[in-house]
Amino acid sequence: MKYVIGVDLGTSAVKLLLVNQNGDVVQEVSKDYPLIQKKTGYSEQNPIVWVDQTVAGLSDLLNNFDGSREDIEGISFSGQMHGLVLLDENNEVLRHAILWNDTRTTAQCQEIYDVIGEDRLLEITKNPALEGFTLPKLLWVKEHEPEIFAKAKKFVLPKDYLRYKLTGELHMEYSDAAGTLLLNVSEKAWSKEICELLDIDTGICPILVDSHEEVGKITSQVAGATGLSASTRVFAGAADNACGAIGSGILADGKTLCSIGTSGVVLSYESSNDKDFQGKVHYFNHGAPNAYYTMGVTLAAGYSLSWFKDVFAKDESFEELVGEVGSVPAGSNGLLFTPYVVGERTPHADAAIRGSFIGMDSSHQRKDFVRAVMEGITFSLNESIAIFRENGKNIDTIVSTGGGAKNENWLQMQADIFDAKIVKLSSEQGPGMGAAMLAAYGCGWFDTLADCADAFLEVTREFHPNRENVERYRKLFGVYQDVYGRTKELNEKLAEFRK
Ligand SMILES: Nc1ncnc2c1ncn2[C@@H]1O[C@H](COP(=O)(O)OP(=O)(O)O)[C@@H](O)[C@H]1O
Ligand SMILES: O=C(CO)[C@@H](O)[C@H](O)COP(=O)(O)O
Repeated sequence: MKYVIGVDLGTSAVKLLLVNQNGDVVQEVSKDYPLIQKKTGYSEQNPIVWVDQTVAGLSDLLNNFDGSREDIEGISFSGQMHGLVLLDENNEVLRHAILWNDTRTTAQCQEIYDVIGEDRLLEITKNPALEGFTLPKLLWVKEHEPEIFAKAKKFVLPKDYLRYKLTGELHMEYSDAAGTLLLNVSEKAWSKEICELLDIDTGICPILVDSHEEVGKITSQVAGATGLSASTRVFAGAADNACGAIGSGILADGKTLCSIGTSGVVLSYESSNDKDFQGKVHYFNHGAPNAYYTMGVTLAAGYSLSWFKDVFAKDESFEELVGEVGSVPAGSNGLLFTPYVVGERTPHADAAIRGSFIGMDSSHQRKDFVRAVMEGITFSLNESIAIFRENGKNIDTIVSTGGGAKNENWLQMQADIFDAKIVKLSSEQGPGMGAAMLAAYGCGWFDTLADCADAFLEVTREFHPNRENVERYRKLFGVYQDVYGRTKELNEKLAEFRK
């Protein structure tokens, strides 16, 4: 039997899947790492820790593998998007990576609009200037850490750095490059115009490759440290959301994905590169050849629940925390939560907004709060679905993945709030599976990624909307949508009191 490995370099952990030629996940290993948050709005990680934890995870995986290591034919990667990793002339890391959920760059987003112009930026990159994207981070370092910027010879994204340390070869691929705000998305080329206007040397941009392209082999040093064979073929991989789409079979028009990980995402396949969503949702290159996807993002989806758990139930597991929500009626007995604990992206690109519990009542118990958090996250994702529907997309079936898909009450809640059928696959680890599928396709096991999806992916359950709850949630969604406008100014006044 032959195998491939999918590595998902997430925000909370790196997750490794060993997958056989039938698509069975025969081993899963996870190694976590912390966020470094020195100030409100800051979010960083040490790239060296990503590499160390991946090597440790691969070593565990190989230790428990009883086949021949040569049978592991390929490895590929899914990575948290947008994070800025700056490298010097020897490809050594110059500072901690500034992550996708770091929102310190509001001024740099304005600078991009002032210099490039909002319409021109949208024409080239298909996306607006958002704090989470890579270009504003690059400009922040240029302005605030000029001595570091002067030494920077290349920038890459998180999984590109990891892949470089495993192979010695430095590349970036299109699906992740699309989230930098430096790529001409439809031409699939770095934008000289944006670089020149913002005084960025185009030499800092790495060579671009396709997601399924073979970029090298495992170095002998990494082979020694992990037990992998040095003949293991390494494929470029894709952005975590592009990989999540591949790993959930979102490979044709009309297919939609909802992923609740640290962030939350609603994503829809696009075969064309010329639709106009006016920058209301992201528009990126897919990891599947010559395809695209549109996507709305909730910055703190699973993160809102993990924040609540850390503050109020530190010693409990997620299973214990969410265990009682099934006994709370839809609408959490009148308690409503907005998940803006680190600001928001879709539909409100607003780094200053913060979350609220509205309607607290002395009869509320902890389980009402937990359900309200889950509902608030899901309402936020429903805002992206509403934008897709307003733009003519038909959304009646949604594949749900990520840590949030582990809980069946949450899956039913998604069916009721989205008013769509929710499909659960045998593995909720879409991005890791997508990475493994890119390696399987790259190794030539299948003619297309869609053939691979047919062979590898299995639907285990479906959740259908409950009409009574759909109506309750339709009313509550209107109230939810009102909260942003009514709390915006209050939050701006509170900003000076934050850490
Ligand atoms: N059993 C569970 N029930 C509900 N939600 C869960 C459960 N386990 C994890 N989660 C949610 O999933 C999130 C982690 O999702 P994951 O896809 O692993 O994240 P990432 O890829 O961003 O690291 C947690 O923050 C939590 O909110
Ligand atoms: O910023 C985005 C997408 O634009 C995030 O989706 C990141 O890509 C991180 O994802 P997770 O760690 O939540 O999977």
